[in-house]
Amino acid sequence: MTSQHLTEAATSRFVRIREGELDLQLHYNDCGQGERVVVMLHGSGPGASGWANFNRNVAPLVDAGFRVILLDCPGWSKSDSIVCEGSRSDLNATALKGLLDALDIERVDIIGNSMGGHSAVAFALRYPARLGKLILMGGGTGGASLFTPMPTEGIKRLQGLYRAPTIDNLKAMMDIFVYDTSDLTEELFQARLDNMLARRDHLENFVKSIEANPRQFPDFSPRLGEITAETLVIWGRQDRFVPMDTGLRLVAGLPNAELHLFNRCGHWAQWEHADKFNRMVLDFLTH
Ligand SMILES: O=C(O)CCC(=O)/C=C/C=C(\O)C(=O)O
Repeated sequence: MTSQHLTEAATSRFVRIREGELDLQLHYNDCGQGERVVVMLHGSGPGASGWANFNRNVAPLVDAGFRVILLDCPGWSKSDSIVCEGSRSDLNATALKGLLDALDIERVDIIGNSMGGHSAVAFALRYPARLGKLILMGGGTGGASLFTPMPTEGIKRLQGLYRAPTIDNLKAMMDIFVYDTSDLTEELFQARLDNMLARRDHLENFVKSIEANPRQFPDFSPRLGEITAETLVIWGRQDRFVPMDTGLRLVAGLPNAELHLFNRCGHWAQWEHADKFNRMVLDFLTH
């Protein structure tokens, strides 16, 4: 498959996983046929999915010969819904392990966005032999910020949107999601709203989850030194969801990490600065 044939519908797949306490149907997109596999893990916003988060980033990797798998985490998009009362980072890591076993894939590189970054770090700690390189963007660990009161304004708007999924609340969240809002079209808002409203069970279960455990994403700082994978940390300087000093904490703790900070960039570096992001990712993965 070349990138010409990369549509959501053409790459959409389902799999049943039974892994640990999980017995779930998961949805994923399977793109390209390379031997080397890159998994992309999306963030936790309402209506997020692998395809919604990474649609600007798949084609360059497929054209470079990678197989790219976009996992919809449990509780998002077309995957089964779930109430998570413990660590969602670990739950997603377990789901990814189940997916890789079902697809008979031994080792992957992971690109994680926000919650996807937290989940990638959980995967690195639990299944180190299954991981090649790690790219963490706007996420990687929960925990407090030195400079920004928690929850951040972005997370407050995100949770408000889960509780009241209206177009006005969606726009209020997206308004501080990116640095430059001029690229946010009515079409994008509508697609995101449709995704959200298609699965009210996901919205309700997310609210039940944070009520049962407000700290869905644990602080992995004390364990970062255990991760030997080469890691590229990418952050937006104006990230109003997960503040950039979280990125500094990651590079302070991860022994093989480097950091790139995009200026004029919010929480979605892979989308706002897609061309440069894609070049950096390819360079990092191939050298
Ligand atoms: O609470 C956290 O630390 C993670 C927040 C998060 O994952 C937000 C992500 C939002 C998106 O990437 C999205 O909605 O697309």
